[in-house]
Amino acid sequence: MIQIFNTIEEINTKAATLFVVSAQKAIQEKGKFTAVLTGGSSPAGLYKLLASPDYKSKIDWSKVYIFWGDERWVPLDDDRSNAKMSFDTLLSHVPIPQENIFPMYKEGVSPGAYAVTYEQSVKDITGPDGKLDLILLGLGDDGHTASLFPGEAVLHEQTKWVDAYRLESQNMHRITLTAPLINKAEQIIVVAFGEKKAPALKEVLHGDYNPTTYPMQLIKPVTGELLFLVDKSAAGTTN
Ligand SMILES: O=C(O)[C@H](O)[C@@H](O)[C@H](O)[C@H](O)COP(=O)(O)O
Repeated sequence: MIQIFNTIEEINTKAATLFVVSAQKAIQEKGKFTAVLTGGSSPAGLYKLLASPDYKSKIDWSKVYIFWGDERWVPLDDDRSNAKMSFDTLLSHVPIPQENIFPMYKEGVSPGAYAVTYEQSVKDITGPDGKLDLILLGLGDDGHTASLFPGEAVLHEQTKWVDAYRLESQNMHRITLTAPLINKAEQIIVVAFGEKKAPALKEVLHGDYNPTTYPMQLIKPVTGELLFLVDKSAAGTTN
């Protein structure tokens, strides 16, 4: 499903409200809430809103567990780090126990080895079914999501829940949740705004099924809900 908004602020308000509702429901039903944060630049405003008093006060952060959808394999203090962005805008501003936060990077470990460790961390928290409560995703201008980039072998991964590989186009290693794990989620929210997203979003939603070129098309929750929160520019309806 897609919801089109006039402004980024409206998108962030909707996404923050859905995050709070999902957290309250999961904590009430299971005593915990497992959330996956996305990187990139789009979610920064959402994370700052969640860290504001009106929203953060509505969540029992002691029962929240945070994972990432993907990461650039760079140190946690590197400005390219998705974890750094998330801490700077959200996680350093809410009372969440550090042991409940699972950065997708570890110094002195290979990305491939850490992918195995990370998968076990997900299993330890979610249980063997790997069902995460809420996954936030962004949409790359080229149609990628998380670190599921066009033409990469990881798009065809059906067994691993977490994988790592060298993304030659960016001269760096990436570590990412795979589509099979993402699609187990209860709720998946994609936040995308700006006219640069319009060509990819149009293909993802209305084009032929071509996930090798548009990896976002791999995201089809098995039992959960997929919601695109976009602005008119991204939806191509600015007229
Ligand atoms: O590591 C990353 O870059 C992100 O996880 C990536 O998947 C992001 O969500 C998209 O590239 C959109 O990025 P923007 O929000 O910056 O457009």
